[in-house]
Amino acid sequence: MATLGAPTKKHKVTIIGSGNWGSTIAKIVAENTKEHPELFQEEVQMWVYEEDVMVPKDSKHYDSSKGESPQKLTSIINTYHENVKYLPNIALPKNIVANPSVVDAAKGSSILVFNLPHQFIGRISKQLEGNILPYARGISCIKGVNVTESEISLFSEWIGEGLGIYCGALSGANIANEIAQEKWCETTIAYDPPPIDSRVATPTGPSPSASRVNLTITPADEEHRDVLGRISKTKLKALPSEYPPLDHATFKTLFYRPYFHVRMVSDVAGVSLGGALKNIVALAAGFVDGRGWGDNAKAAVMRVGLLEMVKFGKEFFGQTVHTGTFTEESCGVADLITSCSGGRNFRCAKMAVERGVSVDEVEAKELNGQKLQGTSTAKEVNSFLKARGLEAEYPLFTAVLDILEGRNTVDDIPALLARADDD
Ligand SMILES: NC(=O)c1ccc[n+]([C@@H]2O[C@H](COP(=O)([O-])OP(=O)(O)OC[C@H]3O[C@@H](n4cnc5c(N)ncnc54)[C@H](O)[C@@H]3O)[C@@H](O)[C@H]2O)c1
Ligand SMILES: O=P(O)(O)OC[C@H](O)CO
Repeated sequence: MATLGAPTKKHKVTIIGSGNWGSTIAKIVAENTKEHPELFQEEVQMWVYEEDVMVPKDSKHYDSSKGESPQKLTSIINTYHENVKYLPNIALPKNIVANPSVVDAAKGSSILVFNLPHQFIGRISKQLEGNILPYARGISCIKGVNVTESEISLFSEWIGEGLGIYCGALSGANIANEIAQEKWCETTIAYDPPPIDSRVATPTGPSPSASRVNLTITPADEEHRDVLGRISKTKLKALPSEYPPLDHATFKTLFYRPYFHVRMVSDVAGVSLGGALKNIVALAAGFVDGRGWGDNAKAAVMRVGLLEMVKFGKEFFGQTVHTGTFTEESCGVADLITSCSGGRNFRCAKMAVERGVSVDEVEAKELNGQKLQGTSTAKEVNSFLKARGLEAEYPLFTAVLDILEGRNTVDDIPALLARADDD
């Protein structure tokens, strides 16, 4: 019998996204919801962008009697417990349920884990507006930033503001295929919700939401202004007391595995920016490696890249960003190292230089539907810097876009970075 005041409800968890990383995180979470019935409902819903998929001939699930007929990806996942397209040859826990409706998957969930390529989050988030528990909490595993010429925001902020909830961030040196095989690594989770009845984090770009409260700005609201002068209009709703608390301990329990170690921090901006900006640097590392310049050149672009990542964080997210998040945590320097060693951005940029074709062509040919984040992030960050006349202050970020768009070549990198050293 439950004792007075003890939680009587369990958290339902939904994973929004089912790509290479989305499916891996679903595996981790589903293993933990099964192991911790005192906190979580065992079943984990996973929203799948529905598509018709052929089971590959070399898959153990290939059925020659079905021949070449494609099947729905949700049906394949729910039948074989494997995402044969985005995470092949990895057994998924049976308590993961693939669902093609994001609204249905998220219904009644108190924990929403956002894990999809950043170019798709806008449309999905829109569908969720007004259709989630008002006291839900989110974790964004998305590595990218939301940029317009006038604004920059973190996806954790943007999701939180759009849906009227608080959203933290998970990021680290985390190549999905290695983790899916249960090879040990670390990650960083930032979770720092403001007090109840306070504004949610910092506000974001133009994400109109039914759950926003129309507030008149008072002098007290000025305290909620962030470094870009934005004021949040969302108030955080309290989690009903029937649930176990949603704090660092609960989130650590949800994500920690013996092969996936978790450090909890509070610097949401630092964690999110590390994951987004390292993708630009990984392209540069791939460029110089593809050119055959070896490890010293790669280390040089990583050094400059790390400096630009910290500078960008400090310049546009001010006091909220800790330099130590970049230099001491998995989401910072460790992710930079792994991404510049074996990440998709690095590998595709390297192949593009070796073959003399564009990175986009390599992505389309080699990744079987997986998406690079570095090419779009390089463009988005550049448009934000250009609008402020700051391109020259970020020579590596700028060089990467100029190489992608053909205005410079890899051979120009040393001179472009040397010019910055002279300033
Ligand atoms: N893969 C990794 O090793 C890894 C590791 C850590 C973080 N991340 C980050 O996690 C996020 C998700 O990456 P991923 O590897 O799971 O994705 P992915 O690269 O495997 O992308 C494919 C996913 O995009 C979906 N998709 C395709 N078209 C779509 C559309 N029109 N609308 C909505 N969805 C569509 C597909 O269904 C599939 O789920 C990214 O921000 C990435 O940087 C990836
Ligand atoms: O394969 P990438 O380049 O998208 O990088 C994957 C992860 O972000 C590495 O931590």
